[in-house]
This record gives sequence, C-alpha cells and structure tokens, in this order.
Amino acid sequence: IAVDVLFSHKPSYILPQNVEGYPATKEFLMKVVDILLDYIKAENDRGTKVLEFHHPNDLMQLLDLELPDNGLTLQQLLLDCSTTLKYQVKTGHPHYFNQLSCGLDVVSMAGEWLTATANTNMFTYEIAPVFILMEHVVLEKMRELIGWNTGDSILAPGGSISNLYAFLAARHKMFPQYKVRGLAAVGGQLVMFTSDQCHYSVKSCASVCGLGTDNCVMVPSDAAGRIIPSKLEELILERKAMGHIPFFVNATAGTTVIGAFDPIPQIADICQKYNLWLHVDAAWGGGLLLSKKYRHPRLSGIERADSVTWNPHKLMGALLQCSTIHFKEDGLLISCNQMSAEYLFMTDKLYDVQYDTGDKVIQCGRHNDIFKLWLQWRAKGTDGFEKLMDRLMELTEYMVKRIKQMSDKFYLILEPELVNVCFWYLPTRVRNMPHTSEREKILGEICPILKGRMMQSGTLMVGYQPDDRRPNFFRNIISSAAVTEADIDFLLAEMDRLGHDL
Ligand SMILES: O=C(O)c1cc(=O)cc(C(=O)O)o1
Repeated sequence: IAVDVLFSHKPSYILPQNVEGYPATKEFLMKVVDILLDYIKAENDRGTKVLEFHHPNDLMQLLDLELPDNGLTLQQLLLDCSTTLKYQVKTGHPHYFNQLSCGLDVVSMAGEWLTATANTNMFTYEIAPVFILMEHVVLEKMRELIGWNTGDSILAPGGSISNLYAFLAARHKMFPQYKVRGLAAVGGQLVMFTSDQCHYSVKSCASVCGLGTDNCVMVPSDAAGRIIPSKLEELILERKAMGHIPFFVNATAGTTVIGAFDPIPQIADICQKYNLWLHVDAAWGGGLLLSKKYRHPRLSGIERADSVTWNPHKLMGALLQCSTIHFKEDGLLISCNQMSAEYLFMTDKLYDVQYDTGDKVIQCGRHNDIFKLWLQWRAKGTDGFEKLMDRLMELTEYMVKRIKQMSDKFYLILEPELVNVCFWYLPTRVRNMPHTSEREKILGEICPILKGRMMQSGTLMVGYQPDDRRPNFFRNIISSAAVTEADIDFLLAEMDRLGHDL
C-alpha cells in the first residue's frame, strides 16, 4: 500500500469500520510502534535530555490540542503521537530520580500493550477469565510474602484508594451495621491514628469517610521519622478519656519523603492491647518484602497487620498504576463493599461466582492492572525481583558513600532506611559556614532555583520538598532498574555544575 494513500485516509479506512482494513490497520499500528520504539531508544540514551521544559502557556502554543469537528487523517494522528512524546518527561531516563516511581520496565510495558489490546473490564470472570485467575495467583503470592496463608486482596487504582479500602474494611469489621444504618450504627466519634510522616491519603480517609481530619491523630515521630509508640499509646488513652472510639492505626513502611519504617511490632502490641485495627501502608516500602537481606528489621512484624497496602508500581517497577491491598481475614472485603448489583453479579451463572471480584470494591469498572505485573514476575522470577531490590539498595548505599566523600558540596540529612537519599546541595559561598538553622534556611531557598536550572537544562530531575522539621531539601529516589553508579556520579557532578554559583 502506498504510504501516502494510506495516510491521506481517515480512521474509517482501518478496522473496525473498514472490514477490509487489516493491512491498513497493521501499517498504521506498526508506525505507532515505531514512534514508541524511538522514544524508548531515546529514553535509554544518556546523551538525550530527560525533559524539554516549557511553561504551560508556551507549551500550549507549541501544541495543537484542539478537538476538530471533522476527524483528522491517520498521518496527522501519527504526527500527534510524535509531538506528544516530544514534550513528555522521560520518566524512564537513567537521570530521572524525581518520584517514587521511576524507570520503564520493558516487559511490564509489553504487558500494558497487551492489556490495552485485550481492553476488558475486571469486574467479572466471564469477560476477564485469564486476568482474574492471574489476580488470584499473584495476590496469593504477595500475601504469602507478607506472611499470611489466608486472606483476600484486590488491586486498586493507586495507594490512596488501597488505604481507603483498608479503612472501610476496618470500620465494617468493628461496626458491620454501618453499611446499612450509617453513622447511627457507630454512636460515637471514631478516631484513627497515624504518624506525622505518613502519606496524606491516610488523613484523607478521615475526611472522605466522615471522621473529619480532627479525628485523624497525627502521632509524633522520632528523628529518624519513625512513629513513637509511647506517644501513640498516650494519644489513644487521651481520646478514650474523651469518650471517643479509637478503631484504626496506620503504620507506614517506607514514608514518602524520608523512607522511614515505623516499628510494626510495638505498634501491633498496642493495637492488640486496645483492640484496634492495624493497617500497614507499605505502598512504598513493600517491595523489600522480596529481599532476604533488607526485609528485616524494616518490615518485621508485618504479618501481624490486619491489612497491607503494597504498590508494585513503586519499587518493583511495574508500570503505573499497580496498587494492591491485602487483608488477613478472608470475606471481609466482599461483605464490606458488596452491593450485589443483579445486572452484573448474578448468582446463577454457570461458573463459581466467587471469581467475580468486582463486588469486593466500591468501583464498578476496574482497569486490568494485573497482567503487566504477572508478565513482569514471569520475566524476573521472585529471585529476579529480590536482586532488583538489593541492587536499588546497593545503589543507595553507593550514593550515600559518594555524598560523604564530597561532604564539602553535599550535606547528608540522615542515613536512609530505603532508597530515599535526603540531602542539601552546598553552593561554594556556604561551604565554610557552620551548619546552623541559618544555613539551612539558605540551602532551602536554593533548592527551587537549582531544581529550576535542572529542568531548564533538561539534564536531570531530582525532587525537593520541605518537611515538618526542616526547609526544602533534595530527596533523591533510586527506583529505576536503568540506574548505575555512573548515573549517581553524573547526578552529583551535574548538581554541582548547575548550582556551585548559587
Ligand atoms: O507512585 C508514585 O510515584 C508516588 C506516589 C506518591 O504518593 C508520592 C510520590 C512521590 O513523592 O514521588 O510518588
């Protein structure tokens, strides 16, 4: 088929509108794949930029995003694909360290391509038989890694919703009548507890589920960012004395900013003592369950939790999104959320309807987030995932060593427990200043400027943020399988090149 003939046509020329359209469809899709392959090649080439930054108004001028009355040609759609990727941040680039999810696992991406092609919903076995069985197998394996040989799990659209499902199940466990009678069934003020370092989605549960954030008690953490158990107990007793009903404690396994692990055994003891639900938000740190070398002491005691959030799209490198929520008690999830919609969850089907997992969640339509994880697990093996976890931690140790060797240019804020390396960059003019809160203030002001220079140069992306006890500081995340020691060396040299005169 002559290319111009093919591409002067509209999409009606390919399947499904044109039943003779397979050759044209193949031609079009192969060209889309070429565009994707060019992007993957560029993303893995250290000579390319991580990003080509433009301010929103400028980028809008560079793009043609308008929605036409009449459809465009296939050629234009291909151009649209290329232009889109031209201005996208290369999150798989070896010099991209900006978020908890970095990297591009090619097998997981191939899984996502198949997922898109299969284009099915995950609410019933009847339309997603293979994927439902894969969920069954993968989630059971993950519960085993947590330390359970029972229970139930589901995938959710991100860690925030996974945490919400834990909250809902906990409340249902303590007040099963809530589902039918609402707040009247509780008859008092529910209170939840979490550390002041936790992910904001925990606090959001209090708002979304009617506790009010006043009743999400933020428990102080220590210098390492770990919850202080004695403070937790103190605050539980304080709320009980006020006639409130403590019912839920969240322990974070890998906090978002500094990567701290709350001491699960001590928290579990307190939960046992006061009959509280223990949720472990291991969205970020859960991947270390795969590592014999690093699992303990960070995740010791996790098997005592009632629920665990674990996001394979973070440390394990599954493609976004892939979040799992696990419950020790089987049957709780379905009894909490089941609405038995009779148009979908008929009980007189020809197969065992326990495989219709849709009724376990408050969503109806649910994206297939399992295939890309299952295929990746087939590719790596459990041992391969362990090697990846150990490699990411090894690279983190390398970065800490290099920062200490270059202590005139970098100030390590604390020893990392995970792959979050938190530090300040020291421009020339502050190198002889004593490290006081005055200097920290200056260093905090430098972060956004240096980050801006990174983005304008397009050569590097490292995140910064303040936290509850210090001004802006850089938080480097190593969660991409593409990263090597040389990339860490590049990162440090590039920050110095861009920032020495600040
Ligand atoms: O899935 C992620 O990549 C992610 C989720 C967060 O909540 C926070 C961050 C982050 O702070 O980088 O990343």
